Amino acid sequence: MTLAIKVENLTKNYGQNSVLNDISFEINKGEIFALLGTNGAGKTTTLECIEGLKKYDSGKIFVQGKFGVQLQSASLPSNIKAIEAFTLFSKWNKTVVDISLFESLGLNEIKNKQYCQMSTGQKRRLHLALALIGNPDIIFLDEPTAGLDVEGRIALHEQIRKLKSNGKTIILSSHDMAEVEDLCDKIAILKGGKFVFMGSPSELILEMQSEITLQIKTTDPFICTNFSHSSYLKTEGSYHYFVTINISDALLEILTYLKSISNSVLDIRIIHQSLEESFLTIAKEGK
Ligand SMILES: Nc1ncnc2c1ncn2[C@@H]1O[C@H](COP(=O)(O)OP(=O)(O)OP(=O)(O)O)[C@@H](O)[C@H]1O
Repeated sequence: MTLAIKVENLTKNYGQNSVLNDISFEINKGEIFALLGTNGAGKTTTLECIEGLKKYDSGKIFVQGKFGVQLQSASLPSNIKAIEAFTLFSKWNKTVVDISLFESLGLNEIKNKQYCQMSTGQKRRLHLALALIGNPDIIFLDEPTAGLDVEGRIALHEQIRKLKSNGKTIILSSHDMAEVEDLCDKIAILKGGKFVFMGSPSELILEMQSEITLQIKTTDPFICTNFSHSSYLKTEGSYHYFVTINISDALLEILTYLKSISNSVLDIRIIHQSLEESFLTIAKEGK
């Protein structure tokens, strides 16, 4: 594994407000890494320290390769045309205007459209094109698909996957857990200036598997109570819900009871926490 980014003991305070408190992490080349956290957790600050846009109080940051940064919306003049922005940024980057990159993101059809007339999806595609000028090794994306419709989201995800398959390293911040689950190899969750989780999306789900919901459908209604291995949650129609930390013991106990009262089971579902629920549990409440 080749390292693309290494952050060691990064600390950043805004006056008395300690935003990043001695955080360390590594991102490998070719990885899609998501930085998560609730509003104000310090995601942008972390990214801006790595990008060299913000000074930090202590720590070390190592970046291997050239990087491109996706701009925030409203960061371009409202009357600039797509092709003008692309040409201007290419000149700033001292690189030739790569029209094939412009075309590959479907921007040719809007090349003469002014920025203020573009849809959110068109703006995002333009921002991605600007970030990719000069063929960077590491790409920073800030909520890349926020505000996009399903089609726009799928198209942009495809572009991001293509970048990964070309060996690019991608760091993104997102509030969309479906997107994170779909795209990312590794996620880090910031809370109170520290990481409260670092690992793959499936490791997060696994880590938060302490509580599992059992959904049991029966032929006849029955009076639900707490069992010794599960707690009764609710009943909706013929579905009864129990919460447990031990699936096998809880199921054995409930099924034995149902058999004893001659109530038949029609369906059983084991419901794990989604990534979104796991994220909320860890980012808001802590483990
Ligand atoms: N220039 C600044 N001066 C003082 N405080 C700041 C400054 N920039 C950010 N902060 C504070 O630092 C904290 C972290 O902000 P940051 O923008 O990094 O969070 P974030 O995780 O990116 O949030 P969001 O999801 O809302 O974009 C917040 O409490 C914010 O108010």
